[in-house]
Amino acid sequence: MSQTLYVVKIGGNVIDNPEACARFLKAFAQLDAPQILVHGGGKVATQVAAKLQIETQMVDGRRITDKPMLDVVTMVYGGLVNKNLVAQLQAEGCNAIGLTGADGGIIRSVKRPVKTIDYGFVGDIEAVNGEQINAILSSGLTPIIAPLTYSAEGLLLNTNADTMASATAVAMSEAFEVNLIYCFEKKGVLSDPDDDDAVIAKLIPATYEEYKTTGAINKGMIPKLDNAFAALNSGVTQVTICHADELANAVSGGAGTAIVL
Ligand SMILES: Nc1ncnc2c1ncn2[C@@H]1O[C@H](COP(=O)(O)OP(=O)(O)O)[C@@H](O)[C@H]1O
Ligand SMILES: CC(=O)N[C@@H](CCC(=O)OP(=O)(O)O)C(=O)O
Repeated sequence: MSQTLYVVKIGGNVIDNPEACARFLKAFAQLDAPQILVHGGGKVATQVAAKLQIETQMVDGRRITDKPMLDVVTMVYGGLVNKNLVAQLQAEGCNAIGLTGADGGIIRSVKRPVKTIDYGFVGDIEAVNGEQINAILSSGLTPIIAPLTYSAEGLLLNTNADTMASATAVAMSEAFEVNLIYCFEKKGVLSDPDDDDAVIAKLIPATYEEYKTTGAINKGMIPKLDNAFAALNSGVTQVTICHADELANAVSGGAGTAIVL
């Protein structure tokens, strides 16, 4: 059996909360196997854009990214958020290296074609260079990946962080038993969005469809779960959605929602 690799995604609401983020990073640094962190930061990007009087527009969980907004997300994800996470992880004894998808050519995408909606500079992932990521891991570094990718034409493109985590997990599953963990500010996928304790222990596709129909699962949770099921369908061993404070328990299936086929 191949070695375990943790691919962990941390969402923007936790990144925006310094105490919660620090607790999460401590637990991440202490994982007992090689690990990759994919981070979001949508909330911080929205706040910085507002300060610059740039309005945020989201469609189906994706940010409409015109040139001014691309400049904001490049600064926020590739700079402010990524480098602060790296610095904090260094203090926790984790030799983190901050990367966008463009660095080392690790994640290439194509600019989303304009259909009914023009998303602007948003990338749909085409290829993840698992060998390059493996080489980084083998040198003892822990990749901290920002939600930016590059195109064959040399564009930098804004890319959903949940999708980055799923695609990275799939690529790495050729060489590792990948355990993909989505960490956010709730205890898991909830059967009642108004009850923070109504955590679904195990979610299968049929139940997911039912909860979507009733509306109990909505908004940002839909693309997250689509990414989670896509990962399981393409070779990832284990997928969990959990509270950022529960990472240590979630790696062994002891917390959050287990996504199963
Ligand atoms: N059934 C549900 N259980 C938990 N969260 C849900 C559910 N339905 C919708 N959500 C929403 O999904 C959000 C998580 O998705 P998203 O906003 O993309 O977060 P992030 O990328 O920061 O992890 C939660 O903040 C919550 O508001
Ligand atoms: C294209 C697109 O929508 N990109 C996302 C990338 C950040 C992200 O996914 O952040 P969270 O995980 O914190 O939501 C955005 O700009 O909001």
